[in-house]
Amino acid sequence: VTMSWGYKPNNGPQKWVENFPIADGVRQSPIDIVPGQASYDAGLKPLTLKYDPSTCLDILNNGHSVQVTFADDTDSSSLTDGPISGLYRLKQFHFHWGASDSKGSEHTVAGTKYPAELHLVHWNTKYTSFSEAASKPDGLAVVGVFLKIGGENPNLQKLLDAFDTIKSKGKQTSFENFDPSTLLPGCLDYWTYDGSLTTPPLYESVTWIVCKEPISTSSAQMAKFRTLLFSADGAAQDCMVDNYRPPQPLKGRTVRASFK
Ligand SMILES: COc1ccc(/C(C)=C/C(=O)O)cc1
Ligand SMILES: [Zn+2]
Repeated sequence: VTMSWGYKPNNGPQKWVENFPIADGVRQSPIDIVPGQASYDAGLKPLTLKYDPSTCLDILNNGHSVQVTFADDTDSSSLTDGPISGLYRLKQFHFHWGASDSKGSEHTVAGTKYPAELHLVHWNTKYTSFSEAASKPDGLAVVGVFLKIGGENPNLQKLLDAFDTIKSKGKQTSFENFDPSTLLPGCLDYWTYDGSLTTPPLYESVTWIVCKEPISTSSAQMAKFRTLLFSADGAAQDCMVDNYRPPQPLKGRTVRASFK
């Protein structure tokens, strides 16, 4: 039976190019962000993130990450301004994390790995749907937020409390009235660059917006992420850890900073 992509030596990031040749493309993500090499752009606007908790639908273990999905049939949860033009609707958010607190983020900052990274995925409403937008060069805008070990995060805990019911691949449960803005840092300074999805199909369709300021999580909360499984019910238990793609070549791209 053919194995689908994953994060193990036999199906992981080093192998994705075999089925997804764009893995070696010119605008792949994530990247190592080197603050000293980013260009401050005074023309970059502050981010406008307006999220309506009533659009929150459910929480899912999709076999690669834990994902919270939103109703995107109206503009009520949206991203505008920042480096983008027009309005992008929130579709879902998910995380990437490590087997230990020493790794887990996809983007790195001057080589520094964070224990986890949150991705808030938005699609450009110049297109008719997320699926249509997902493959267009200006189709998606993903806000990345680093997690660092500090005090316990009570907003994150609301998600973690649902994990026991979605332990294995394919499990999903209703998850309502969650406000994703409670997972944003106080300061919304950001770096931005043109990139891609970080999982197959690796489409080069993402305007990346990576927040400089991390949010906090505790070591115990990180341990809770590691209780999730890549594997389905009944299969050998395979802990969901190290579900991150390492940094990819910059290939001449410029990283802009919204701050001095
Ligand atoms: C059309 O299929 C898709 C599959 C995955 C994704 C995302 C949003 C991947 C990622 O988060 O890296 C988009 C479309
Ligand atoms: Zn992601």
